[in-house]
Amino acid sequence: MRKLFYSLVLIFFQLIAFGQKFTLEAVKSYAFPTELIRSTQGDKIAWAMDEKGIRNIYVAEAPNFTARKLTSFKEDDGQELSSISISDDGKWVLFVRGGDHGANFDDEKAVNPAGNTEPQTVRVMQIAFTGGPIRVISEGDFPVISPDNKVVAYIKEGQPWICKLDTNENEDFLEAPVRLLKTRGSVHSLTWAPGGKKLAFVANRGDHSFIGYLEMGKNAVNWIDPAFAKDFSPNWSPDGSQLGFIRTPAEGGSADSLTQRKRIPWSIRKAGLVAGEKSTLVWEAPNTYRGSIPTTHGGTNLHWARQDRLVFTSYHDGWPHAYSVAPTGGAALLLSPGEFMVEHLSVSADGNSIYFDANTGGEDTDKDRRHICQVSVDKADMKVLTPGKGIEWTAVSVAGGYAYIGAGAQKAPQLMLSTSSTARSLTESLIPVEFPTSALVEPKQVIFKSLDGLTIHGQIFDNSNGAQKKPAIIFVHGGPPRQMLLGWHYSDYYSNAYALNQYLANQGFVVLSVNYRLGIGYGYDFHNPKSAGQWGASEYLDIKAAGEWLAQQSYVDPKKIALYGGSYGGYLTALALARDSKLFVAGVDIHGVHDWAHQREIPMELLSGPHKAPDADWATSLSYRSSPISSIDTWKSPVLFIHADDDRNVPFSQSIDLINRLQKKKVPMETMVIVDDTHHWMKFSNAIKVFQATADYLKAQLTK
Ligand SMILES: CSCC[C@H](NC=O)C(=O)N[C@@H](C)C(=O)O
Repeated sequence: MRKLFYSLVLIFFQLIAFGQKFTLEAVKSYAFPTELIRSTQGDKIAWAMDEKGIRNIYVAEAPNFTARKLTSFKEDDGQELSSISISDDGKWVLFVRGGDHGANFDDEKAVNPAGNTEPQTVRVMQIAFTGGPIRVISEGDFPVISPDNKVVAYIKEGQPWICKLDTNENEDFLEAPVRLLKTRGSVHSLTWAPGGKKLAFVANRGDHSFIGYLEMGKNAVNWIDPAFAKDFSPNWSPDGSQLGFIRTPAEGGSADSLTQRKRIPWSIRKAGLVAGEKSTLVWEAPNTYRGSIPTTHGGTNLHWARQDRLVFTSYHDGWPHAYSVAPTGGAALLLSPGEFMVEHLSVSADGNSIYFDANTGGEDTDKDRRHICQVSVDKADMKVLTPGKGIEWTAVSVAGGYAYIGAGAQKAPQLMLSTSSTARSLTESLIPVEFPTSALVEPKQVIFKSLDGLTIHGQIFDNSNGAQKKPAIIFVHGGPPRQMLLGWHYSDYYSNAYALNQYLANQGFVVLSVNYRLGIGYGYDFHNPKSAGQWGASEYLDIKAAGEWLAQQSYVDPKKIALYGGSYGGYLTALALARDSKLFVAGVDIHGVHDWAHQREIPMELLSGPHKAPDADWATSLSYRSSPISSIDTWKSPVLFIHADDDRNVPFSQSIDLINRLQKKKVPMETMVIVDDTHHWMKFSNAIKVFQATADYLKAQLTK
């Protein structure tokens, strides 16, 4: 009977799978976990889940860690969830709802893609870990709960505020929030000292920044060794007696070359709390290009993990690696030796080890994956915890093991828990039945040479046996410091792209996702190439090489190669159509950069006048020639432009300007405007609209 039952169940699900239509909605229907955090003790975890645009917080707790939906938001209204934290006593969960925290500017401003007559603001919210009503504490962002569980500090209008979390026994009402401080500049990086009586912060004053701390109940700021510098990343020592921080030079002095690479020296320092005390050097990065402050995820990732060890990330050996150093100084211990990058890093609850994800492991293809690793803070005993053909990221230590987000080529991103070396999914039940897991192709790693000989990695999506010639589409990621992987991606923006690439492959196209230079995962020199971006667009060589490589493949019709990309990928799509319309027969440019002069990358004062950079004229010329607008005379191929007009990464005007220029040239084009959404398609239905239009346009152009 049992066998009969299971075979009937199997037939049922096979019928579903067979009957499933592989639509864009279906392949985009996965529930996407982000913002995974643990309680201080590691007995509780919380995360955000985006289910077709409906974002909620989920929690789980030891010993079973059964996932439980904590909030009950019901609309696809574009309001992201961020800054999730759990009070040390496990009673409260704090979070922020709203904004677009991946933006380059106005990231704390409300977003309103739903077109509400009254936009929702960016607000700090509170809910009991056990569930219940949500208390909206205030408009604000970046909340941090005090270790004594009494108050939450947060930022509002660039200043620190504080609010009680709970009523005391002899009070009836919660007190209103109060501003802790009014100081010049804008405050960020609020950090409670152990014990909850002191709060450190960074006061950003433009060309310099200071670290200060407030003692609760006192009304004067204590500044930590103020210098002509940019000080940031305050980290309390576990005993609360000292502050560790990062120092880089303040901005100013004679203008450097605009087009040449720059060294940005940095050091780790520490200071006691005696008024006027000078800080002392803990560790200084080598004054080399690779020794410049790291720009990969989390930057220096400074943590005072244990009283006797600080951990941090540095790029100085050519790869972003984890290091540790004694607070008394001395040599830094390399914790993750090897030719790979350490990306997302967290400290274990006991402070004795760190977890991180890295593109390393036993497989040849690991360079294009991420796996969870663990290493002691004082010994280079690194272990790869999740080897294999999956993709895993953002691990946190929990009671009896660790939690992380795991995915594969087909397996949609899920919250995973590994205890006693067995891993299980906490969110598999949230994957809708229409999600076409078994119909997804396994992208294949391809490696080819660029036009100047540089080695380039890519992923080929192809659901055929290669017997016939098919039209091909190149996907160009944005960033540009990004790396596409051999499976679902840790960024929602690139999991969107992965879903679209799977859909295009299912529609019968060969899709090549190309990891061009300027990207991460392949070392410092690949990430910081010469003459790239607005200073020569050398990365375009890799896009053209990808097109020419595809054209030589037996399974590709060389007359039917198109491309698409978003943001920086939109920029390179436009550059390809402008410069090589013979190779690229069509394209979709999603919120791309088209005129570097209007991307607000270089202060105007460096281009002329007394502060003019030594190579300003050369830079201006190079920047123009690296912009698609300079090559529109040779732009012949049809293009679809898509842009949202509340874009806070690439101004909407970048598309207006190029569209107007191309219309004068009568270049065949279609356009799509998304009102009041941002660079990150905060509203799910807008993402579906954009990706369906992209797929339909490419299909129309490649099958006519
Ligand atoms: C330097 S041009 C801006 C491109 C943009 N980068 C940051 O805003 C971009 O590509 N954004 C997304 C797609 C990304 O960061 O990956």
